[in-house]
Amino acid sequence: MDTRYSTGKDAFKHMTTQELRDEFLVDRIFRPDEVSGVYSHIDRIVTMGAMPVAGEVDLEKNIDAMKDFGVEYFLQRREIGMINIGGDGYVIADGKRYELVSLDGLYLPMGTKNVSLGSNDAKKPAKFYMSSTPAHHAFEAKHIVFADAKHVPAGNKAESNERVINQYIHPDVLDTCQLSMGLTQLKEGNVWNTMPVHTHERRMEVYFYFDIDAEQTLFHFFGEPNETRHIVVHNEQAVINPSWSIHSGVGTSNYTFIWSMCGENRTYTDMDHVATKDLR
Ligand SMILES: O=C(O)C(=O)C[C@H](O)C(=O)CO
Ligand SMILES: [Zn+2]
Repeated sequence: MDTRYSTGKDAFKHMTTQELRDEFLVDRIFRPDEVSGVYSHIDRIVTMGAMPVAGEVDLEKNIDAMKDFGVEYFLQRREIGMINIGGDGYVIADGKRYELVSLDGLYLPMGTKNVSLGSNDAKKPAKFYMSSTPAHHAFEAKHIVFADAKHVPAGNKAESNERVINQYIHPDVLDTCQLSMGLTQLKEGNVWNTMPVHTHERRMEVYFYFDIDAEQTLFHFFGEPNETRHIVVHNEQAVINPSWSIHSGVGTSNYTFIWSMCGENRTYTDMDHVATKDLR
């Protein structure tokens, strides 16, 4: 398990580009027949990716539950959400099979013991992007098909940020202990997300960017609103954002991203908005 121990506001201001990347960038998320994992000490969110090709992969393939988490099995005291951004696939959780076509999501509660993930076609493998957070209660497992997410239009063409915020793991869709998760799609010709920016000291957030062409890139802005920094992001990379940090990106073309949040509450609108004129 790749562990990130978190950085305070003051140290953040002095970090080099490489130090920022080492601490906050999550890359190599999808590798054939592997399960990747980055354990952040910011609210103890675990960012994971699985791409089954030759056969099924076990969620715990690269996890030592006792050493990494002090428990008998990974989800003994955790919940997990996932969205499949690849070809059609499936998840078997404690014997129950869920078919996840592209952009379907799945929530599995605390107490789920055995989880394996598979692709329907090795030539078009599924890619399961996953976020896991500490939990204290076993809510219902739920397969969230794309159509059942809450679709919230946002932005406009004039500000180059016309997009749809698809809320999958959200209080209006299902109950969880603390995990929230969704997928935001930018319309063609639009490049900005989450501008005007916000922070939410009550929750941290991970942004995972995909659908970025190989020739294109994205600048993700983070840090305190009056002292921003950036990370250059390529396709299928994520950025861990501390709760005191803004999180916003601009691409050299349009793209899609998955946001995952955890912390004190699940109130999506609990945000501290920052006027664009106040950014530094
Ligand atoms: O496009 C957006 O704006 C977002 O997707 C915002 C995120 O959902 C977010 O930052 C929620 O706190
Ligand atoms: Zn946010």
